[in-house]
Amino acid sequence: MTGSESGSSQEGGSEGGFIELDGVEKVFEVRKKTGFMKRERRQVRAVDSISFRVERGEMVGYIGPNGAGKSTTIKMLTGILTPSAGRLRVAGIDPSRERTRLAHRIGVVFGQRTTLWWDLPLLDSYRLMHRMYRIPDARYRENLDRLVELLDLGDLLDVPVRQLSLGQRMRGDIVAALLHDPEVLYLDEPTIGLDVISKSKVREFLRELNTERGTTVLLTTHDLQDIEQLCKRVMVIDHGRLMYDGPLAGLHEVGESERTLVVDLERELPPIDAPAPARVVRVEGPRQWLAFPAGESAAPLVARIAAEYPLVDLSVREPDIEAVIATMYGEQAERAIS
Ligand SMILES: Nc1ncnc2c1ncn2[C@@H]1O[C@H](COP(=O)(O)OP(=O)(O)OP(=O)(O)O)[C@@H](O)[C@H]1O
Repeated sequence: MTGSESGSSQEGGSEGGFIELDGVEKVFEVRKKTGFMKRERRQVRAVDSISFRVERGEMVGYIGPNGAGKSTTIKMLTGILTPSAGRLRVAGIDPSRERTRLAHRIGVVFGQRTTLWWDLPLLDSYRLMHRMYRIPDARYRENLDRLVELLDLGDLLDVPVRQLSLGQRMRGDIVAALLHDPEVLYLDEPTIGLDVISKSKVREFLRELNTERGTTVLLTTHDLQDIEQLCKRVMVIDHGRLMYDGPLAGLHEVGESERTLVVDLERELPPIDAPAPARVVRVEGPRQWLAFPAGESAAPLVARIAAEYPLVDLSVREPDIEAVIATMYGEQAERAIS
């Protein structure tokens, strides 16, 4: 880590939000080849005047489609990137000015990349972090024992990181991010590519971390179930702008999103006669897909189908976050035009 230890902020972060952004922007200058010798300069506004506050101990989802500006925000919150404009504070610290000081108070997990040493056994990576963060010996040992037990990594400590499965590696990364007892944890796609069991282990652990230790968590994900199971509050970003900040249920209403009931019948049948607004959107042999509003319970629809059709199995699929946001964005664009 680089950065200056000097110029400490006098703010403690106890007043106002624990994480505070006021009109934060990040503009990248990109040079695009437009001809044999020609290059055009272009500006990409990755984060566009974002303001929000996160209180100490909150667990907040930060979601949006690809290229929305999520990673750029997290990089600014860790101090890796400096905002082009606006004011940003984490625990009263300006991240880009005091990155090293902040590093002792935050943990970061990037789902798509590991912070562990690829060729070293897990335990050696942890030993290096022990020294890097100058964690007192007793605290290191206590945290390591607790985290390894909670995340079920006891048998894997001597295994080189490259030999771990994705789920094991992710749990290994979470331990690494928490060894120094950070007050805030940023998670960028922590469940990406994980199987159902690993996902639920990671979610259960995060819930405990937040409720029992009061760690503030900011979570970016494409998996709405991560948010549903973990976060009371969700923020949606698209094209660098904050488009929604509130409870997940409200997001469904704003986005008028739909859930899907997947029905397996005993045999191929004509499309199910479902009560509006539910409707069949796809039929493949004995399997039928019915869309219904995400804000409504599936129970009456399930009961009716079970009573009237020869049913083998059914399951409910949550709305695709990209679709929810696409609807929201479409509505915004329409409002802007009209
Ligand atoms: N270093 C950079 N230089 C130029 N443009 C960048 C840079 N980093 C990000 N961008 C651009 O900024 C925008 C936001 O990118 P960002 O990675 O923050 O999105 P994201 O929401 O994290 O997306 P994803 O879900 O795909 O990771 C994109 O248009 C991206 O191409």
